[in-house]
Amino acid sequence: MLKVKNVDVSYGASQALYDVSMDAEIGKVTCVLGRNGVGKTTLMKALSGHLSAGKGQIEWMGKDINGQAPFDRARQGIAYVPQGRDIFSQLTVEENLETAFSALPKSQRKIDPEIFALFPVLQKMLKRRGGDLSGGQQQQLAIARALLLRPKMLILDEPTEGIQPSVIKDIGKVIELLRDRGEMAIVLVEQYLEFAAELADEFIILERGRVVATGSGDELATSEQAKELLAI
Ligand SMILES: Nc1ncnc2c1ncn2[C@@H]1O[C@H](COP(=O)(O)OP(=O)(O)OP(=O)(O)O)[C@@H](O)[C@H]1O
Repeated sequence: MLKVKNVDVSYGASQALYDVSMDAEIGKVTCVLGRNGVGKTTLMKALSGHLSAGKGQIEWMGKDINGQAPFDRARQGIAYVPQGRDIFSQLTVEENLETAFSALPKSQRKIDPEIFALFPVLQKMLKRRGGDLSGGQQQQLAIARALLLRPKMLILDEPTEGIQPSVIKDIGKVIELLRDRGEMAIVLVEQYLEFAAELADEFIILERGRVVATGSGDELATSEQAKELLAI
């Protein structure tokens, strides 16, 4: 279980997060919502270890992990799919998947066929270069690579950004399936209220670096405050 407590994060002298708290539980989707530039990605980087919190605690499975490097957090089951996907365009799909192996013990360094059950398109495109895939396929590849780490927490930063509706639906189905298995916590950053409301068990909304609303997924769909804060 993730417990973020009263976290501040700054870029040099410029503070991006103020006193942010949130939880994420195994078997649940926790959505982080907010408009452009409110601090969603900054918060995800603080969870993944790409940024450190200047104040507050980030507890994972009862241990404060603030200050630990991304690689160490990956070994503790935290997988991060950054916004913009970050796949290697010159490597094939297969090679991209294999880049996850460096964080795995030798015995686990194989591509679980289950990955292709979740993302059949990747099996068809194994020998294609990452850069030749569509945006939606690249997003699926990035999620598949994260899943090879057998995460206990999967952090997805705006997986629907710039992606066609049919692939958004596919990604939504995979998120639901992963949640229902009850083996990982999913933290989902979103700007689209509809997509988030369908998937969220819990949500937080950020505004100018602060948490300004929290609640359950059911509340999100009908929340006037959420509509207002997301300017819908
Ligand atoms: N590397 C950086 N250096 C300095 N300031 C930054 C840096 N990255 C982000 N910021 C600032 O921190 C604030 C939060 O940005 P962040 O990217 O976390 O927002 P976001 O909610 O993820 O936005 P988006 O939806 O556009 O990705 C913004 O004011 C942004 O300008």
